[in-house]
Amino acid sequence: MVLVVDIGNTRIKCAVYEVNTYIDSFVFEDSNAQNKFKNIFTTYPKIKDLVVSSVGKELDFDLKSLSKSITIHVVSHLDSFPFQNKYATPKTLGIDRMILASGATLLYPKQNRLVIDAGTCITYDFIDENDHYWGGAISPGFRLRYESLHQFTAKLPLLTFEESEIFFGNSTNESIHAGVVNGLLYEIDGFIDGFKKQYENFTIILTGGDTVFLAKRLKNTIFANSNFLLESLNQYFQYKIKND
Ligand SMILES: Nc1ncnc2c1ncn2[C@@H]1O[C@H](COP(=O)(O)OP(=O)(O)OP(=O)(O)O)[C@@H](O)[C@H]1O
Ligand SMILES: CC(C)(CO)[C@@H](O)C(=O)NCCC(=O)O
Ligand SMILES: [K+]
Repeated sequence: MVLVVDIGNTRIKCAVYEVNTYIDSFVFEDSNAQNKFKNIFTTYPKIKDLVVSSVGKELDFDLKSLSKSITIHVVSHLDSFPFQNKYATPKTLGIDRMILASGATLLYPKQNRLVIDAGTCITYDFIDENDHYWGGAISPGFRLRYESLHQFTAKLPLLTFEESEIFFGNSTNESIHAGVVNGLLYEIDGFIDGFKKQYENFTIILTGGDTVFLAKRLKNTIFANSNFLLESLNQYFQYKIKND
């Protein structure tokens, strides 16, 4: 049994797998991570391996201290991956993006693929049909957009995400929602349209905390899977076992 762990910039997400079978998942904040991990190991004493992808802060405790019987695998740039990395600065590429690209390569083999991860940041990752990874784009996610409008102006209130259908804002609040929500929808559809012009057929995978809402509102057809990063970590781990 394996516990895969995604330490993001906002939250920690984990899932338990028995080979290819999904068993359970958990989402929590950094601040109570230690207790959460302890509870997971108590509930699932059969967990033997922990696979960690981290772009977040360092945890303030040692994962090894939680259990002696667990092997910890922290994914790093030095590991081997199922794609060929064509990023000009491979050492600065986010481990989460490398895991997403691995998942896309292993689960949707030999096709042009675009992975969109809508979390704290929105990341776009393109892997071509020869399994070459090229990069893509990084932009602010919903929460960052709302927070920056508030933080860097004197007059704009801090709003939080709403499933707004407003096209044209007729008040301050409506204008902010219209700008943030439509802005992000146009951005994503715009990127997808741009890729479609260059590549005849390709697969689009959408994941991250805002998947469900975005999947409803995008005009393009996509595979929506909120847990794609966790599934990719599990796939990556199996790939690593086979290839080590
Ligand atoms: N309970 C929740 N807490 C925080 N964000 C949530 C929650 N439910 C949905 N979201 C949405 O998910 C987004 C965060 O996504 P996600 O959890 O994938 O990001 P993350 O933890 O920062 O990870 P990453 O750094 O990998 O993007 C937020 O923009 C928010 O709109
Ligand atoms: C872009 C984020 C923050 C998304 O989680 C992460 O992948 C990251 O810190 N990346 C480093 C920069 C890069 O990927 O080029
Ligand atoms: K993300």
